[in-house]
Amino acid sequence: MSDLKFDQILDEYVRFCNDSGKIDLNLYEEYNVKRGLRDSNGRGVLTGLTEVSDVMGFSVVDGHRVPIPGELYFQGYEVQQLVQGFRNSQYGFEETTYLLLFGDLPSQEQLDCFKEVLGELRQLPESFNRDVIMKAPSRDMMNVLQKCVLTLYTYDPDPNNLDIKNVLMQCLQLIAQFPVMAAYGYQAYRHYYLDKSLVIHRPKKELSTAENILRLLRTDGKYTALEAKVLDVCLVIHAEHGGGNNSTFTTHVLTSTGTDTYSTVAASLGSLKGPKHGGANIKVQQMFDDMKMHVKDWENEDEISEYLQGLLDKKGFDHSGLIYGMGHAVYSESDPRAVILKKYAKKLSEEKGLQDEFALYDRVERIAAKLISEHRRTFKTVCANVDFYSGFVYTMLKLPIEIFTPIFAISRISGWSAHRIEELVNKGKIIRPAYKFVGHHKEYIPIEKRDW
Ligand SMILES: CC(=O)SCCNC(=O)CCNC(=O)[C@H](O)C(C)(C)COP(=O)(O)OP(=O)(O)OC[C@H]1O[C@@H](n2cnc3c(N)ncnc32)[C@H](O)[C@@H]1OP(=O)(O)O
Ligand SMILES: O=C([O-])CC(=O)C(=O)O
Repeated sequence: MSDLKFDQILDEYVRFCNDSGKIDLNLYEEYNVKRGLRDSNGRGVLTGLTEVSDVMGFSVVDGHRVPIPGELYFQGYEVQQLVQGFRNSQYGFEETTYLLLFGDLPSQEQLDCFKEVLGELRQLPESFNRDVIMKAPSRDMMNVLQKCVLTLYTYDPDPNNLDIKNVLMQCLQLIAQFPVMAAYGYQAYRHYYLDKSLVIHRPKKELSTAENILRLLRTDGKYTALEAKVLDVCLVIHAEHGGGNNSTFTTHVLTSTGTDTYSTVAASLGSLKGPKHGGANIKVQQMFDDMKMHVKDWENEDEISEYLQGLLDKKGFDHSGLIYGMGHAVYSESDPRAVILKKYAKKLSEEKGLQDEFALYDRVERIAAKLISEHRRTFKTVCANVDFYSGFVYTMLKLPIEIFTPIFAISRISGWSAHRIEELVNKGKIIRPAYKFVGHHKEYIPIEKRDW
């Protein structure tokens, strides 16, 4: 079959898909379908209970939901207090991971022991880098992580065993090894696709997760204490976000079938990669690059508004109609993580002489919130989410864009692990929502009688 013929056939198949898969939007209302598992106010349908974290965007006053500045609690501890409490430590992420997995903050002795455990598990299996990561390098580091996670299944002598001890061990190993797999994947990409020298440093047991990321990514392996501290804060705030966010819910969905840890984590990675979820941090960076090409005067709010309105009208950038880094399913007034990141972005931009760029982000945040509310007539205010400032912070830490979403994953694997274990401990029921059939039942027609 010629390429042209093949292409025409595919076009015909696409027409069939589009025509047969089109569902009348009115039917969702008619059958009271909770589209996107949300009620008519956009609130998530209650599908589970968790003690791991609490995500609050509203409070209830006299029976009415009232928007509040967003709050986030990990095992009961408010996230801004955690970040503040970790201010003199470079191991905030390790403390957070311990907290999420085991329910409370570690004592100094428990933390020292936990750091040692992660240090022991950090090294990849013998020849894994050569045989798996270097062998088929990818342009996408989330794809690298998925591939590595699925391959680790074959290295595990007991991959399907769901005993908590076994699953915990698998989770700890993944938590310890994600930074190494992502960094080596990036180094392979840099070498094979960008024609740069291949740089492979070994992780160091005594270093924190943040320090190891910086060491493994940088050619000279060097970083400052401030850089490691800022990255550690980023890891802390991305670590967990309730059971309902798409990638953690994916963890619950897969775990509820009784499948293995590697299948579960690979699926969650696939979810997090999406541009409406963790992948938004890359999109924000690309959107700002595009904006800088189109907006000549960064102080001209009319020019910025015009560019952003173009995005909402699907005329600019990726034509999705979205302003990335804005909006959230739960938060309306503010995302506490974006508030924290904004402070770091401001501080770093002052140190690096990038105040103009920070001011542009600040303006876009304000104008975009207003435009989205007007454009979509949403019932709630729209705010910057965690992905809005993170890429700007990473860029100031000289981290490459390819590694932005993997950093989210390196952190969120802790939350996924806590939810997987919680689901297993509680022997949850298989997750199985319903879909209403709105097609037509048909009589079988023999092929010689089909006249279409
Ligand atoms: C780690 C994270 O996952 S944080 C989120 C990262 N994602 C992004 O930044 C992508 C841009 N943002 C979005 O796509 C959305 O805000 C989401 C996916 C985060 C949340 O979506 P929802 O829960 O549907 O938000 P909400 O109910 O407040 O939205 C109401 C309306 O406003 C629209 N809207 C919300 N945010 C945006 C945005 N950033 N740009 C354009 N329109 C938006 C929604 O599409 C929806 O329109 P519709 O009724 O025509 O479908
Ligand atoms: O809660 C959500 O829907 C998305 C989010 O912010 C996260 O997972 O961090």
